[in-house]
Amino acid sequence: MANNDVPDIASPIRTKAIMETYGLTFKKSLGQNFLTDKNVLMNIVDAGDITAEDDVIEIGPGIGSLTEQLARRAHKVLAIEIDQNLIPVLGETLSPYDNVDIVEQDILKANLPALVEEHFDGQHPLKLVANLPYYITTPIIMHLLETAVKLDTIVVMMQKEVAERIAADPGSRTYGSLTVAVQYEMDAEVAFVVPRTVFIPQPNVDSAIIVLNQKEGDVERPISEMVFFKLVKGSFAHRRKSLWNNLQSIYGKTPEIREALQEALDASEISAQIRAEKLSIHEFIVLSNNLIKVEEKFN
Ligand SMILES: C[S@@+](CC[C@H](N)C(=O)[O-])C[C@H]1O[C@@H](n2cnc3c(N)ncnc32)[C@H](O)[C@@H]1O
Repeated sequence: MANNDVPDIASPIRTKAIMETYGLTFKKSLGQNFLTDKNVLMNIVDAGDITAEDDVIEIGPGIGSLTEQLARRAHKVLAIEIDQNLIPVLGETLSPYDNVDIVEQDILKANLPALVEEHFDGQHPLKLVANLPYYITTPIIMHLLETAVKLDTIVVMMQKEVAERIAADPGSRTYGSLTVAVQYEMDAEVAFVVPRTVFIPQPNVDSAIIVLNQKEGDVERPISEMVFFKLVKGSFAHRRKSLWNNLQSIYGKTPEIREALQEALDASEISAQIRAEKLSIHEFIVLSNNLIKVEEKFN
């Protein structure tokens, strides 16, 4: 069982002491900014609504501050850390908890379905919680969206500006291809902002917690994901240009192609002069479906 009677890892003094004891320095190259505020850690666990029913994957446990709060609430925690020097530290700091497994792996190379099979019994809802290393936030999010593992909820801390982009609404300044890629799969919401002062060492940006939940009900899907993602990427390639200009950059400018593009826009009831940031995910899906003819004829 999780042990609630041991002192917390998270405090600036304890964090520094643990690193000194093991002769370690914070590796900037691995995004090692450790959280030292217990309230923030507990708010992250609350944001994921973690209960004793849940299994949790944590990416980048560091010295175990967040892992510990997760272990106190969850059924089981699997913590995946890339830095081999932190593995013995975690072995000690998390020794009071018998519901934590620690593995040394790079999350971007990890075979997540195999790890889930090995470490969990498949009888509990699976959630992912992490204070992400800033340098690979977007690749990790894309990796999680593409994995075959079904994550009911993802709660991740990242640079505030990236969180705002992910949760943006159509028409806002920050709405872009990352927004569409994430919200195509999951509902996204910024839960709260975290000031840089609660980390050691302090990063030079503020952070925010984003909560991603599986969409409920029938999720609308394009006929071809390849055409959909090509359209989304190409439509935001030149943000200041109209959709019409971006479509021509994707498909070409011959009179035949322009005519076919105009037909696809008309069939989708979308104006050629609109900018991509105004298009909802539904509109991207409809347009991508109507662009299949263009793909087939001109590619
Ligand atoms: C921002 S720190 C968070 C540490 C701790 N969870 C906390 O909240 O204080 C990011 C952690 O991710 C680890 N990390 C960096 N790249 C990783 C990768 N590719 N796979 C797994 N862990 C990684 C770092 O070594 C570090 O421990």
